Amino acid sequence: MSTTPTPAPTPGTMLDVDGVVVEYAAKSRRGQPFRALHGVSLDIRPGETVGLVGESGSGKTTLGRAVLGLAPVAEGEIRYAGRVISRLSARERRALSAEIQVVFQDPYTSLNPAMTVGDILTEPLLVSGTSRAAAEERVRGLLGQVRLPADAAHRLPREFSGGQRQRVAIARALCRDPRLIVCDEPVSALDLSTQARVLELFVEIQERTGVAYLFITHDLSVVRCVSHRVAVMCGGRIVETGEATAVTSAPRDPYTRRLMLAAPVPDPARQRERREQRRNLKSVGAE
Ligand SMILES: Nc1ncnc2c1ncn2[C@@H]1O[C@H](COP(=O)(O)OP(=O)(O)OP(=O)(O)O)[C@@H](O)[C@H]1O
Repeated sequence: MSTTPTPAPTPGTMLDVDGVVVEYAAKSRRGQPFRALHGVSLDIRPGETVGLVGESGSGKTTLGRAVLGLAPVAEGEIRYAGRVISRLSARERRALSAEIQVVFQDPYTSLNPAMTVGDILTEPLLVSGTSRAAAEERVRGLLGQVRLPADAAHRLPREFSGGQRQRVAIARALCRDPRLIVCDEPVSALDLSTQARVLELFVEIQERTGVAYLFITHDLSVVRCVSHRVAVMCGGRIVETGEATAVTSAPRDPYTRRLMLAAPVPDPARQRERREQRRNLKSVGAE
């Protein structure tokens, strides 16, 4: 994939995750709560893409959910534009939803199957007080931005491919001009060529609007092509952060190195090289 992230983001922190602990309630009454995040810290600047990578179960989605106010923050805090947002009431959270949005992994379940694309996109605008005429005008603009035809507004989600549905989900996230979008594995349900086109769309949108992304993925080739910086998670902790090219080409942490070496590579010569590197890592005790 050849997509490259936009030029340097604006300096200054927009989102500040500071020592965040998330615990999920125990399933049984006598069981201990499960600590999914152990004091995680991370910042995102305006217009920046921070890629969040790590193995399954490392806590990536939990961190995204904490930013969205969907996972309980037991310790630490999350600040957005200088304001603590980790302990907001439901009403305050709704008010913030214009600025912080989400695109989920599965475009087959994240869109209401009974609503037309036009209704899916106008609903958040009407709820926030936009007039119907202005909302419909905005929807025409959004469909153009995500490269869907204007008549898409009259159709149901089931009439679209996975990639097109993900474009609808992106348009919905953009409705109210957010400053930050949490993208939770937004291309993993798509085939490779569709992935590349949807990733290009994310980058184009960022160039045009200056939106920032927290881009959650287990796929290192994806993270390399869209991120300015990368944070690597392991066991509920961030074990390495840095510029995307530095982390992906010369990782410092042994876990990040293992993650890079475990990533699939199509070229047989590179596969042999990787096997050799893995053997070397084992022999120096990093595995
Ligand atoms: N609602 C929940 N209740 C209890 N435990 C949970 C809950 N959600 C997640 N967990 C646990 O928290 C840990 C982190 O899960 P999380 O989904 O954040 O990881 P992840 O890195 O996003 O994984 P994946 O890449 O598979 O989505 C896992 O051990 C998971 O089982």
